Amino acid sequence: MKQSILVVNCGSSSLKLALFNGKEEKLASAIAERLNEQDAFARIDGSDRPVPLPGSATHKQALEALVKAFQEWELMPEAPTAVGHRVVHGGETFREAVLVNNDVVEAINQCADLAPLHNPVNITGIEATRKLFPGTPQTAVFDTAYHQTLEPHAYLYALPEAYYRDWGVRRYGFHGTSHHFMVNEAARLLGKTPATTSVISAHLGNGCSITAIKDGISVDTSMGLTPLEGLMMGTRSGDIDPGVFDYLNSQGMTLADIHKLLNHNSGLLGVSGKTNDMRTLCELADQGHKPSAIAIDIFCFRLAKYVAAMMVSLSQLDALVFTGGIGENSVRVRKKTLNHLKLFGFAGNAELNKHNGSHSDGRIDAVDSRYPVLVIPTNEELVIAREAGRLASSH
Ligand SMILES: Nc1ncnc2c1ncn2[C@@H]1O[C@H](COP(=O)(O)OP(=O)(O)O)[C@@H](O)[C@H]1O
Ligand SMILES: CC(=O)OP(=O)(O)O
Ligand SMILES: [Mg+2]
Repeated sequence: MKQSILVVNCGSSSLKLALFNGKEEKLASAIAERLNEQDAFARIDGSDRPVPLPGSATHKQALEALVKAFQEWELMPEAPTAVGHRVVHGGETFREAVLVNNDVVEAINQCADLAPLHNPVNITGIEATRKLFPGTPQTAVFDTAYHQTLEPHAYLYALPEAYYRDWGVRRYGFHGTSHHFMVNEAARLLGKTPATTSVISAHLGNGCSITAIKDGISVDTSMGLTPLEGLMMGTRSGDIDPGVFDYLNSQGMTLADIHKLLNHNSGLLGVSGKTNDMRTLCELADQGHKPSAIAIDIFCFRLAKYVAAMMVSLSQLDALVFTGGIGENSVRVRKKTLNHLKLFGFAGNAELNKHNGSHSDGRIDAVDSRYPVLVIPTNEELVIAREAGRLASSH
């Protein structure tokens, strides 16, 4: 039977689908956005025609509509041979991808308190796909799994131990699928093996995180208990004085107000007052919009501080790696960030940077840079498809 692997990524308000064949070629992809809102919208990539959705479509309805469209457009004539799901929080339960069964769903549910925006919709995606394709093996791939190698000094917060023991308050880290892919790709580009490669991996998408990887293993990462900690992001504040909770509360804001502020109305969007889209921000800054320029400055300054912080976990550095929509495409962000890191010996090559490293095997460092600097496109969907294919064939 021909292999076809469906990858399902349920985000807090979006749903992304991708279909791969057994040769790791992407056959189709689709996205549904603004789910649970009146203007929910879905389309198959490469087509302008919207896929019809019921009003205020849920994740389940969007999944059903997109699968039906894949079938009607003959992109997926038969049931897939495997399904892979991105699951955001695996707590300490999952150190690697697993085949889904009822116990796994229950364990993912147990982690839902730690990721209330993500895990419940991840389960919805799993349940809906199990109904649509009852005979197909399903795999869960966790954002947190790759970071389970962190040691206590890196994952414990400076809190009384009971908070970790009783309630699981610790650093978990996210985007593990992408960071793991980065060290494998960096090793390949540098002609090394992953097990002897150490990199600092900056995943800069809408969510942003940075990871120190020593000899192929995650040893420190910027996101924490939740995906709010660390770098400045599209709409998330990243690190902030925890005293802000008391202070804003004393000004009349509720916990829910503060949650919304820090998760949805901060970061690039909050500072610029305009958008969370880095491309638009760069255009606005060029037109003289000061708050947009400041948003970019804060983003790069904080990113550089975190690159420096990640160095303390490493004994050698084979490359600093940029990935994610911003990391892969923003010449300005990479340039500004590297400029802050001169004292550490990082130096970019303007010409290579301008082409996103695409003419130079990803390299954008100057000849006198102490460390290589790489731009590597991430491919979380492909990694999820690989894991799903591997586990389904062992099924
Ligand atoms: N050419 C570009 N220049 C600057 N930023 C870009 C460019 N292309 C994409 N981006 C930025 O990448 C970000 C989205 O990253 P992406 O990895 O696609 O997000 P997600 O985390 O949702 O998958 C947005 O801020 C977008 O503006
Ligand atoms: C965990 C996380 O931040 O995910 P995303 O980048 O998809 O928002
Ligand atoms: Mg992405």
